[in-house]
Amino acid sequence: MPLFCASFAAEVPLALVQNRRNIFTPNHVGSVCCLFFHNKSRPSSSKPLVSLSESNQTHPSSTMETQNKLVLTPSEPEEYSKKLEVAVRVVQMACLLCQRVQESLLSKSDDQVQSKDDKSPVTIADWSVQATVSWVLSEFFGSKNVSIVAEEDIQVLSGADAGGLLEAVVKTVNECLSEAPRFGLKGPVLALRTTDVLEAISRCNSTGGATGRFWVLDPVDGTLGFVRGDQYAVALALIEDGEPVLGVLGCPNYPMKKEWLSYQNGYRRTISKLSPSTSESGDKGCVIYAWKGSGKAWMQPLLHGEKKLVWPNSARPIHVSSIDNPALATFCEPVEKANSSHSFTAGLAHSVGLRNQPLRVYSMVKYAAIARGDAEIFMKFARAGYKEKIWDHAAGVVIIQEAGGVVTDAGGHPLDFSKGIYLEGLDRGIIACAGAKLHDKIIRAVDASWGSSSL
Ligand SMILES: Nc1ncnc2c1ncn2[C@@H]1O[C@H](COP(=O)(O)OS(=O)(=O)O)[C@@H](OP(=O)(O)O)[C@H]1O
Ligand SMILES: [Mg+2]
Ligand SMILES: [Mg+2]
Ligand SMILES: [Mg+2]
Repeated sequence: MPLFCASFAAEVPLALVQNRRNIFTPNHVGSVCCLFFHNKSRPSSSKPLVSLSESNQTHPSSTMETQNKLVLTPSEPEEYSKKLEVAVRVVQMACLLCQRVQESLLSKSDDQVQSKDDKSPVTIADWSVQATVSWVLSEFFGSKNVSIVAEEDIQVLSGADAGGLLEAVVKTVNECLSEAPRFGLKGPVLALRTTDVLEAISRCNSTGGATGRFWVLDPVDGTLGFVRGDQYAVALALIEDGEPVLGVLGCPNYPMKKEWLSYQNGYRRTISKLSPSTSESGDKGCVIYAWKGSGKAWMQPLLHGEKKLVWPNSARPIHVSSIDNPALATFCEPVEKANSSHSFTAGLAHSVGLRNQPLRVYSMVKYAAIARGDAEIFMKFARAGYKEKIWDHAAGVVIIQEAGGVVTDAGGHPLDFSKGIYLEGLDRGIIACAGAKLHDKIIRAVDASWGSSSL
């Protein structure tokens, strides 16, 4: 029985435009910027609410090869639109990078997976994505203006025996950045040196906080899924005064149409079944994004394979499921028992009347599944003493909320992104639901069963 079975809204195609340098640049920004300026007084439409006009002006210090000038409503600063635009483009690039590294990991027998101090896995992809995103954001916005909280550091890479690993990261980063023009971004004039790459990774050393703006990056969320050839996500969010205001989730193995996802059979089988024969470039993955306050979230296909720039220019609105009957609802949770108590959620499921098998998926693809309406509930109850990190949740929270869902801790309070790198004060666990009715039921069930749990 397929676990994913809802249908999607019709695709919203947008045309490509050609600029004066003969580089195809996307006007997909239309599909992005609509997120900021959704206005209840506007006529309702499934199309992104933005108009574009061509201009000869290019941001003088920008790395973005665009000559599309956005026509924005006066209420929002134009810099917000640029942030989301750059974020979506760089996440697209990062997803391609990850796909290549994952293929290589799966096809080679040599061990390319490293262990960090806490024994968690890390790969060339984690460091390479962090370096790439850091470099692009710094180039585009100016390194002085960019503050990034991210998962990885250079500790392992700086080890005496890490020369080969570091070389592989530098090569992977340069390969990825050389494709920047396909995504409407400028890459470096000269290939990055080892020191540049290390610098880009280490620059992501912000510790967050309650004031100002900072980016939050999980370069590969669900690294375990990644190394197993399964689901993972590239997650980038912008936090402003302690609240996530922008979220982008790149899901390279989560197809636009979930009917193509045969989860029980293992993802590798799905890839090999689909990849040679598919015609749509976005068949294998998707990128989902949202902007706080827009009341909308969007999904576009993942680009891959083509030599020349073929920007998808299609974004479709996504929305949470309308199912509020527990008997029809599906809940998702981490794959590993070590990351979330399966026995506690099984008890909750029973008491609330959930009948479907849990959907166990690696990474923030779980948040994507709720936002797309593929499942109704996400629950995570980590062991006592584990502190959730902001990069594991920030992008997913804003996307689910804008797609119409609810995300809180088990006490019903919003997740607090203002206290540094951890979700300090988190009450017991995380509960995300398609709607308030299901959410209330779960919260009440947690209260009723917490005392007798061993958590
Ligand atoms: N002990 C423990 N408890 C709870 N959570 C933990 C724990 N250890 C790690 N992590 C974080 O979980 C992130 C992966 O979450 P997933 O939902 O993908 O988990 S699972 O692999 O599906 O079980 C994972 O993110 P990545 O490191 O980016 O993969 C970690 O940040
Ligand atoms: Mg990790
Ligand atoms: Mg993570
Ligand atoms: Mg990670």
